[in-house]
Amino acid sequence: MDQLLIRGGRALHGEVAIAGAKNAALPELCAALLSAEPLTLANVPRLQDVATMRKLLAHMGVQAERLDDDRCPAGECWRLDAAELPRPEAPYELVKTMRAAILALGPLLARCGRARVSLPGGCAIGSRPVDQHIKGLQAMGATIRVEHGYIEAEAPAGGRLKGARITTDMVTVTGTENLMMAATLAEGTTVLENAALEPEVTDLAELLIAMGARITGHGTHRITIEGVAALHAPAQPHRIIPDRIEAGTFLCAVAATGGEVRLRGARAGHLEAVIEKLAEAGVAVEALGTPGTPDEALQVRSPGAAGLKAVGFRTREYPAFPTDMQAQFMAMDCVAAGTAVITETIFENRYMHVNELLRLGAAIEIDGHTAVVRGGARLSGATVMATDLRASASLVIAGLVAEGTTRVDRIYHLDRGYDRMEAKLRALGADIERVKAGAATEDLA
Ligand SMILES: CC(=O)N[C@H]1[C@@H](OP(=O)(O)OP(=O)(O)OC[C@H]2O[C@@H](n3ccc(=O)[nH]c3=O)[C@H](O)[C@@H]2O)O[C@H](CO)[C@@H](O)[C@@H]1O
Ligand SMILES: C=C(OP(=O)(O)O)C(=O)O
Repeated sequence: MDQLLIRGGRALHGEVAIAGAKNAALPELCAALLSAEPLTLANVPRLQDVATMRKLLAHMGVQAERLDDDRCPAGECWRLDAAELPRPEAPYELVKTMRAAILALGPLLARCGRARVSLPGGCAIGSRPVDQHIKGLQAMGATIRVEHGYIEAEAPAGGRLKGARITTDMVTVTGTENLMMAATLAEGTTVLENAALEPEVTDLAELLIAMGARITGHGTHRITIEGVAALHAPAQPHRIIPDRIEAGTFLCAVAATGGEVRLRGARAGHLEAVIEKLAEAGVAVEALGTPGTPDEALQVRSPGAAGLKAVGFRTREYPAFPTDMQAQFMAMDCVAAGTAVITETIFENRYMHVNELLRLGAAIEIDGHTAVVRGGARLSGATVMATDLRASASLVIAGLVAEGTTRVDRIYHLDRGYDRMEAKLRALGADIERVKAGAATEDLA
């Protein structure tokens, strides 16, 4: 099992390319299931979750081919052909490593009239039920049974879902995506109320429109989808939007270590709440290039821990502060001056990194959904364990500022959502390497 070995104390300088967004790539790979014609995606990030999703699609019968495309230096270009779908099912073995496999449910049901998808179960950050996905598909006429850990779904007689008005009990990102994809091939009009506003939902809607779907209102809380009989190959490869959470993670890393870095491809428009909080902390972030184009970039400059102020926030749905940035900001707050109050409102158990940060010398108290971070900690390297994707990223940030050597164990969590983070950080001047568990290091405490 791989680990990261970090010798802290170096400022970061230079340029880093931001990859395509994991949370856009995963639903967009599933969108290939909706059409018998091929779909080409560009700027596909090289991530473990993306590999798992390709494996899942291959299991269903999708042929995937990697194309050479020098337009995506930070990613890959993939052509997905779902002409035949002999096995419209997602087995537990794949779903247990990647919850986003639930995104196959809506497209499979809409295209094949039936689907069998393993229930994802809980995960480290919370129970994460999918009841809203199921409720929405039932409103569209599907018969759904949960048996032996699987969601067994069938479209109404005739094989086509029916348009419906669906109001989800809460704003759900993959719920909105699943129902929007299912509705593209339904008979009649679907209205999704309380829809998610996340840029990844909007990017998916734009891809579906390019495939011939009739969607309006994406980017608002009411999305209207007029079902069509079939979707087609888009005229152009669809370029996946840059990963705002990878960009945000690098912003926090530079904020904590100090230095100056250009984040190529990062979109300021997707990171407003994060950039505002960084400004409050004393970090300068400047938007460069033309908004919405690949030449967009962010330039971040930070005085380092000694010049930072700890900042509090509440995690909320987009466009407010993202839960996927909570752990990384907490790591930065640990070394900044003052006290920060953080409230996590999206997931009930997303403080798994706190005990590991405490092992590095942080001062944090948890009371229910609230964490009080007393800044100004002098972190010192230790062996810590990654428990989930963003918890891993926060431990890397803490390791970059800690005195001595930090060993981050179980980084398969990190590899789910970051493309060779250690290589990118090393290119910026960090002292970080990937080692096999058990590898000897003389400077480990
Ligand atoms: C692959 C992907 O895009 N993952 C993102 C997506 O996860 P995901 O789409 O799973 O998260 P949701 O937006 O659905 O979850 C929001 C809240 O609603 C609850 N809920 C959701 C659906 C449901 O049927 N029932 C229910 O109770 C969840 O438990 C959670 O408390 O959005 C999260 C919130 O921004 C991010 O942290 C994840 O990175
Ligand atoms: C929670 C996350 O992802 P997932 O929904 O895929 O678990 C994340 O990206 O931080």
